[in-house]
Amino acid sequence: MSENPHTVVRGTDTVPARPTETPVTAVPGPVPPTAGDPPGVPPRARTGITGRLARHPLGAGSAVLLLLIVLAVLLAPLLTSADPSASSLSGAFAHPGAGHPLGLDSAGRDILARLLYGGRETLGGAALSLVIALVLGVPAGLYAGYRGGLFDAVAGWFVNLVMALPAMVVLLAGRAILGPRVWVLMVVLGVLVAPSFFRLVRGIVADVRGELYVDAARVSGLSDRRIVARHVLVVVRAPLIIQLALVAGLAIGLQAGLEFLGIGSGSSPTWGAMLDEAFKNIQRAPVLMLWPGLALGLTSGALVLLAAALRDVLEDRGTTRGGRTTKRATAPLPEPAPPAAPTERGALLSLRDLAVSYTLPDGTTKEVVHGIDLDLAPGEILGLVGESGSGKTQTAFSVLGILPDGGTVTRGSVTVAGTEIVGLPEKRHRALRGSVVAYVPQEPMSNLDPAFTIGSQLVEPLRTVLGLRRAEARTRALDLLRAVEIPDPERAFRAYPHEISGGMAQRVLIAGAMSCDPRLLIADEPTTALDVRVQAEILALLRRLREERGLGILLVTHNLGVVADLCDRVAVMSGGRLVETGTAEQVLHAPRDPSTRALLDAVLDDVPARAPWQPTPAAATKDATA
Ligand SMILES: Nc1ncnc2c1ncn2[C@@H]1O[C@H](COP(=O)(O)OP(=O)(O)OP(=O)(O)O)[C@@H](O)[C@H]1O
Repeated sequence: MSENPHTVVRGTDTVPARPTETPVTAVPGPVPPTAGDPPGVPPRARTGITGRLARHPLGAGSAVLLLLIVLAVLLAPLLTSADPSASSLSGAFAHPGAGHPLGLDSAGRDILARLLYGGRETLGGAALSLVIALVLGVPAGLYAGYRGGLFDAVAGWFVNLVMALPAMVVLLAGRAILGPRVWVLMVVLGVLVAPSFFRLVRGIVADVRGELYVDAARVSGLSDRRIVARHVLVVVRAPLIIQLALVAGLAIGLQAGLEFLGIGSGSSPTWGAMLDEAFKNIQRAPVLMLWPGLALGLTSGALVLLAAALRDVLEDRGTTRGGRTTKRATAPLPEPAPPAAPTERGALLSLRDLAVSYTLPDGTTKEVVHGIDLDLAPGEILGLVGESGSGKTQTAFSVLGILPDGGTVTRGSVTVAGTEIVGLPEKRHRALRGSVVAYVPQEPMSNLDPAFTIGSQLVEPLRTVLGLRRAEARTRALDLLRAVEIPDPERAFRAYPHEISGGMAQRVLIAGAMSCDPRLLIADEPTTALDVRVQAEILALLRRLREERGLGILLVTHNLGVVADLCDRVAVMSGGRLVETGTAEQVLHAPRDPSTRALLDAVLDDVPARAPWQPTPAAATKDATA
């Protein structure tokens, strides 16, 4: 809740006709309508991952090659009738010929049959390692990254320990203890590489957990499981796939290495064992190195290329193409919820002696909000103002129940529509968020998940919180977009966040906040990131929502111009305390507290505008000669 305390918006009661807010980016060129598009909806390019991979030359080539290798290995009995273990010493080192397309090895065994059957153990073993590593590493990484805490600390310690172990020594020890079976060694390898998956997933999830759009999803009432499935896994997906391909290559290489060193089982034909045998006869028949070498090289190379292609494909999430902008339609929002039963304190929101404290790393406690009393009636807009660090955000987050780690409400009471929030179990608090109290954050763009279209981000809470079916949720989301005056809602519904303007993103967030008919809206600097004209529109929109729906709004802001324009009452905070409350007129015209006067003094709107900068003659000459 910072930035631009001097921007003042006044006189927005009569908002001019909607200005030219940047429309959804239109990509020129006709795009044929896709099957399934409802009538009137602009056509859109819709291709899945497979389609995009098919158009990626390296991706398609490597995928086809891998597929052929896997198919050949699986269909070995159909491709060759030779027994991979049957030897005929008289035919040792025989050249390719009828019945033996690749010839015979040093023991007179069919090379093609050994390659095909050997691939089963090599690829199967690598797949087993991957499954073990995924099963152990990914869920643990997700949990540790998302939740942190003791599990994260213990898992981190354990992972460091496993990673410090020399893999080859552990594999040799595993072989000695568990026996020389390839599958057992691959299980051990899976355990050894699981920490790399853990670290990868944990790191990404810990980053994403702090993203504003994850907070926004939490505030909109989604459960942790839903947030992880929807917003977190999608971020992990691409790096995980790349890691998978790399680890598959590593597993194949390590297994071949063990066999090559003669440490494998030796009983079954694997590519590594073939390489070992060929190496022993390199002087006599160097060509024997070629086939297992080719199989290993092609498989590992294809895996790496496929990983790179998949990364490209997953990162390019497609584009939304649209046609003309249709006429703006403003629809009324759904019927407002019935008015709240009057609470004991007669308010929609009521804070009594609210104190918030943080536990610092050195173990001490720091109180940042020192016991404040505040009431907000239904249909009222209350401005919570104060200098930076005065405790506005902590107060708002206490109401939403989303104080950051280490922060707790240490004293007092917070009731929202009659429900005591302090000490409320998280599950019940989550049920209130979105449906009773909603939140509009300050940075609209950061609060939208870049991986999903606007429509899907609106539909999700409607389905999970209100239990609507997909089609109903879609209709409702479009109504909401219309209600917040988005031109061409259908197109915005299909757009990704990067394809809309900041003003439109803020409208989308307001639509999202209104989606479950809340009674209280907490708006955190909702206009800070917007230009003055769009600010005025957003304020007019909030005013309209209040008038139509009796919505109570707690507006957290630095901007006294916004307060003058929109708020009925103002509460001023300073140093974690409430220093002054009153009607907007009282507080702005006759401030009693010195910190309120300081805030008002900081407003520059009465200062004459500075003349545009002009280069001095000396500077102009210098520039010209430079
Ligand atoms: N995670 C934290 N750990 C410790 N102290 C914190 C933490 N977050 C905030 N604080 C402290 O709480 C106090 C109030 O912060 P808050 O974010 O509520 O201020 P604010 O009025 O919203 O400021 P701004 O308008 O700049 O966002 C500040 O002194 C800040 O240093």
